[in-house]
Amino acid sequence: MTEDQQPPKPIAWEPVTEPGYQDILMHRAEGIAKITINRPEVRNAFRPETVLELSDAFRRAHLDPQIGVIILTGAGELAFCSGGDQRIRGDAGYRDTAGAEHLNVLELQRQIRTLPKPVVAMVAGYAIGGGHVLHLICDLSIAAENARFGQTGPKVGSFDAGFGAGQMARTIGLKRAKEIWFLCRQYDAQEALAMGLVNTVVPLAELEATTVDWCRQMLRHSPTALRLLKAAFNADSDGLAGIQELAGNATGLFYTTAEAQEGRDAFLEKRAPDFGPFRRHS
Ligand SMILES: CC(C)(COP(=O)(O)OP(=O)(O)OC[C@H]1O[C@@H](n2cnc3c(N)ncnc32)[C@H](O)[C@@H]1OP(=O)(O)O)[C@@H](O)C(=O)NCCC(=O)NCCSC(=O)CCC(=O)c1ccccc1C(=O)O
Repeated sequence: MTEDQQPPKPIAWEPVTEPGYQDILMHRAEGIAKITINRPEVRNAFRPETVLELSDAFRRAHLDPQIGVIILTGAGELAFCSGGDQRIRGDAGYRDTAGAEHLNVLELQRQIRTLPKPVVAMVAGYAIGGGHVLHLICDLSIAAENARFGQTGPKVGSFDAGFGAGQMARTIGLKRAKEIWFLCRQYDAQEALAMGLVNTVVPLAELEATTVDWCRQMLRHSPTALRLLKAAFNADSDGLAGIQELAGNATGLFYTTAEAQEGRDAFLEKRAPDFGPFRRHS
């Protein structure tokens, strides 16, 4: 239910047909972009091309001034994402169609983490392995009652010791994060909720309506406040890169002031800048 207890209004998704993706779908409506991994035959496992397409779709949603919130999900009800496609795993990474081997989901993780708009994982079915890390890296996770979560790395000869370990420990605590990685068990949606791995659990039939409702609520809030908060949540753990992210936001805001514009205008008008009106003592 929405805040005023009315049933939520259905959303009319419009497909984004350019540039014509193979492995993903992109839709938009009401300021929300929905990006769907569309490989249900392998429980939405990703290959390098999937990751490149996801990255392109996120970049488009980032740059689109009409979009304020992004949903990441998987096609069908059985899986959000089952991680790297083990069928095309080579000896040094995941093979693209040209034969080069990649671990390119790491770049996508950084992109989602630093993208200055909220990203919501909408999880039905399995979120496993690298697919589990993808939901973890999203800002919020909304799970259907059939969702199942877990890492398999140590079972299948892989691990994500970057955000996959560190972000998980920050989210649910060190002991739980180590349990998930060391034991490779699966956890149902209620267990995930109890450990703070997801924000809420809803019946599968209500998953999209609830996710859209949460997105609509965020869209009513100040985009700049959300942007700065997201950067702030990263800043302490990201070191100088985190400070760069926060500072970049400060520079962007400064550019909107008359003080910064006086510097630009003076240069273009080939005169000395007059910053006198902008001095202050506190
Ligand atoms: C997800 C399951 C638990 C689902 O189980 P179930 O519902 O019973 O379905 P299945 O019958 O098992 O699967 C149906 C069908 O899908 C195929 N499939 C499932 N997952 C994958 C996969 N990941 N790759 C390829 N194919 C997959 C399965 O074989 C079936 O096909 P059929 O032809 O019908 O037989 C279960 O399927 C499962 O456990 N899947 C494997 C999960 C897994 O281990 N994933 C890999 C983890 S490692 C990883 O993701 C690392 C990649 C990574 O992100 C990374 C890490 C660190 C640095 C860099 C990187 C990077 O960039 O890649």
